[in-house]
Amino acid sequence: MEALLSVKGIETYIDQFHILHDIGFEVPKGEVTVLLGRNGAGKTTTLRTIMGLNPASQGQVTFKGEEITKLPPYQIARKGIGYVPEDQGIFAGLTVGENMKVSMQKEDDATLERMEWVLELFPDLKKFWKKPGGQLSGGQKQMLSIARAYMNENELLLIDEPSKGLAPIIVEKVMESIQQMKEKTTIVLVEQNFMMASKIGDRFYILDDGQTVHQGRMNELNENEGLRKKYLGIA
Ligand SMILES: Nc1ncnc2c1ncn2[C@@H]1O[C@H](COP(=O)(O)OP(=O)(O)OP(=O)(O)O)[C@@H](O)[C@H]1O
Repeated sequence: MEALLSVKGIETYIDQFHILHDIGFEVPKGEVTVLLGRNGAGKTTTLRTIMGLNPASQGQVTFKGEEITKLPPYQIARKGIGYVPEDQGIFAGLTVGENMKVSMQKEDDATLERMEWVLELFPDLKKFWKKPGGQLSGGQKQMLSIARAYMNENELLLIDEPSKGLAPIIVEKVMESIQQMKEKTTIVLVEQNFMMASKIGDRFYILDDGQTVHQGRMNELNENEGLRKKYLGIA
């Protein structure tokens, strides 16, 4: 089966620093692929390279069989890839509703339907519709950031560490919502919280020092304490 997204032989530099070395992985349609690895392993840079924000100097990123490696970020987004960055990218001065609307690529029935669905999923966003984004809690910001990416007709979502800085109970909620989204969209998830990653991930890739060093089905990693200790520092 052809992967929805395929990343091959990626080399990425940020200024003079060579950050990614021969990164490669495949994202099958309908699954959650988790990128794991210690701080600084290159997970965020990998997502930014896919989005064209830190373009690769070598290698290929292919989405639905089409090479997108050299496209600018806005064109990559229009191909159907949504990005939820680690810093959430919310407009602090705009209300929740305005944040949602400003990210809509279309205002057709399908988009409005997806917005309804996502507001059911995150009732807080409905409740605080008129509140400025800057006044939301960390968890609410995370939900807004995910909701925005979902509203467009994206076939793939790249979600960077949605659990970062959130209280465990909110992490549960965010993860539950991602689990529901999984039924509608393919997801690449960067996640340090291994418990959560292992619950919702189907497949994993471990990054270490800018390289992909291991891959497999999530249950294989659940059963492999040695691998978890070596690359993730957890038992
Ligand atoms: N703007 C930058 N300039 C120079 N080096 C950078 C820059 N951004 C990231 N790096 C370096 O690239 C490497 C990979 O960083 P990246 O943020 O992709 O890792 P990560 O696996 O997502 O880590 P974390 O979990 O800490 O976010 C790190 O060594 C980091 O210091």
